[in-house]
Amino acid sequence: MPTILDGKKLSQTILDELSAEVSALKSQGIQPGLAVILVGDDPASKVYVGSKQKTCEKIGILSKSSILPAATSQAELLSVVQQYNDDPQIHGILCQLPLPHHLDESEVINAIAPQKDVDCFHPDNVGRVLIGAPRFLPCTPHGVVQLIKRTGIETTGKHAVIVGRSDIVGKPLAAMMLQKDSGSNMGCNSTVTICHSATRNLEEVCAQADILVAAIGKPEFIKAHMVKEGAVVIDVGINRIDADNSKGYRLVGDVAYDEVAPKSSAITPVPGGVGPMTIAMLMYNTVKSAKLAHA
Ligand SMILES: Nc1nc(=O)c2c([nH]1)NC[C@@H]1CN(c3ccc(C(=O)N[C@@H](CCC(=O)O)C(=O)O)cc3)C=[N+]21
Repeated sequence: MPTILDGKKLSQTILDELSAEVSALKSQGIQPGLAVILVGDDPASKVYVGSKQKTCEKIGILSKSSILPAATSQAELLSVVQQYNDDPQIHGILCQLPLPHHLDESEVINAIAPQKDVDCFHPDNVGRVLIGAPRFLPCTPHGVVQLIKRTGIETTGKHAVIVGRSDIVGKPLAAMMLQKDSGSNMGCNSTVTICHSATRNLEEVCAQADILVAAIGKPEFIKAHMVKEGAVVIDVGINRIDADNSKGYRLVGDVAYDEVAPKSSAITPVPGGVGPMTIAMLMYNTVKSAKLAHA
């Protein structure tokens, strides 16, 4: 049976490390602070924002939040961003995506001070990741690489196939896995292929992966025949499927877990895999930002 890459457990280890670091910073009079902005009332977004605030509280990070109505104008949203840019107690600003359709996401991302862009979505920070000179690492890709590396999985020379070309997961993860491994930069020194909706022979390409990452947002898209025997399988997908339970839904990943797990050497569960790692790496960036601000 495969190694289960337990993101819930590893994220807790990382949060414990950060908690100690926050205590040490506080004794120097520095408290890291995170501002979360949520526009509208998407139920899943509310859950994520709530769990980010709870995690801040647990490890001693100051958290501020702005919960804005769905009808908020672009100018109002930009002024909230500006207020946090100017707030010396705040080291990280996260504007929960997606935004309601009348709002311009890229203008909002561009308005966040790059020094406070703990999502690593600002073009300055994205470019830095691409050239191997990161300020921050993007939270979900960083979580994926932490899970792989801290489990002792070798990445050098391995063929990583990433399914999905999003700006927040597929593209930056490809840059990180491609990067030369310098010991602490989260580079993986892998050979990287990115697949997407126009890829020919996608199933055959996936089946060549030593490390297969699914980040497409399609429930159980990756089936057993698309996975090489012994591959490492990372499932970034978190899809809500209607279900006959008290919540009215259940979570499934982009991987058909039950049929893929027996073929894999290691696999992430959903929930309890990449999701909790994303939040831990957001906290990591917030602490890092506070340290940079006071360096
Ligand atoms: N500016 C911005 N930054 C983000 O980082 C961001 C965002 N917008 N928009 C939405 C996505 C999604 N995301 C998740 C984080 C944690 C879990 C997580 O912890 N999931 C739990 C389950 C949670 C549940 O029960 O729904 C798990 O996988 O075990 C999921 C999803 C961050 N995102």
